Amino acid sequence: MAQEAQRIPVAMGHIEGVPLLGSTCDAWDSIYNFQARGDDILITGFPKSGTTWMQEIVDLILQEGDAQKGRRAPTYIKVPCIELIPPKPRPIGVELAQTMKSPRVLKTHLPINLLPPSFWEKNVKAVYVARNAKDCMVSYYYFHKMNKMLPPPRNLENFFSAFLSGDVPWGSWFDHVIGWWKAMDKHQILFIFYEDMIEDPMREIRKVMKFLGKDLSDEVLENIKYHTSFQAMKENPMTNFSTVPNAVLEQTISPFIRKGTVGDWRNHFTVAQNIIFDEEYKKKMEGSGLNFRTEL
Ligand SMILES: Nc1ncnc2c1ncn2[C@@H]1O[C@H](COP(=O)(O)OS(=O)(=O)O)[C@@H](OP(=O)(O)O)[C@H]1O
Repeated sequence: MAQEAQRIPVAMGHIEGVPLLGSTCDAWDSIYNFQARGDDILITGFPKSGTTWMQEIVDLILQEGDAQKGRRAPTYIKVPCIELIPPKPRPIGVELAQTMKSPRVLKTHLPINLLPPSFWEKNVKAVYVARNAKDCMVSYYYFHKMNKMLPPPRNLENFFSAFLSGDVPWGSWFDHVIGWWKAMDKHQILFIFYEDMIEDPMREIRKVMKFLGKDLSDEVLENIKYHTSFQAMKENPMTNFSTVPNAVLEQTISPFIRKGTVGDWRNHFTVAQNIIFDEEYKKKMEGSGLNFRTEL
């Protein structure tokens, strides 16, 4: 509690009605005008959907399972988030991306209507990771507690309401998943569910491999599965964010690689909250054609 009380307030802003970090809004022109390349691979998803896990899977597919090469740099350097303005000395996303050799793997949490247009002009392949809203919300709550770049949450009850109304950084989970889901008609997007990755990682890794036009042996795929498992990523300093100072990510409050399960919301939601959530969910998701599993 004392640690959280000392936090410096975080400025927020809006772009086209979507709440984003103030630093992102200030740099918006350079972010929106970012120049994608035809062979970029974009990893996307609402925050806390398992995008870091996907980054490591995609990187290891490109490295043909060579875990040593996978450890060449922290995941946030290998795969920059284009809209992020991290605290110095970390380079800002768009600038880091410009210095990278092709093929680049890039990350964004932006809703589809805010994606820099050059990604579609260049017909870039995107892997969208979708996670059920209840677990996403719980994970995001803990992330707000430990990440000093985000506004500190008052309590879970308060965060619950903010999440449902889309008043959290990167906006509404509902708009995000529906927007990207519908865009699959027009663009090269592979939609992967976090719950499917937990259920059968090999099956999902294979889908990603095929989407990227690669052909790797079962042995290599097993190796990728092993090195991208929850435990391996939790222990690997290049994936567990231990390279980021405590002043930014306070992992004693909550580790970045936290729990990695389906259904943790059951340990947090009250019966009443669950009813409210389900009612709101039905209203917002009806007719979307999207089905999420909240337990396995
Ligand atoms: N390998 C592996 N297996 C299973 N789960 C994993 C893995 N790596 C990360 N995670 C979990 O993914 C959650 C973080 O999501 P993101 O990486 O999208 O977060 S971020 O928005 O980019 O900060 C966060 O979920 P929670 O544990 O529920 O908080 C991470 O623990």
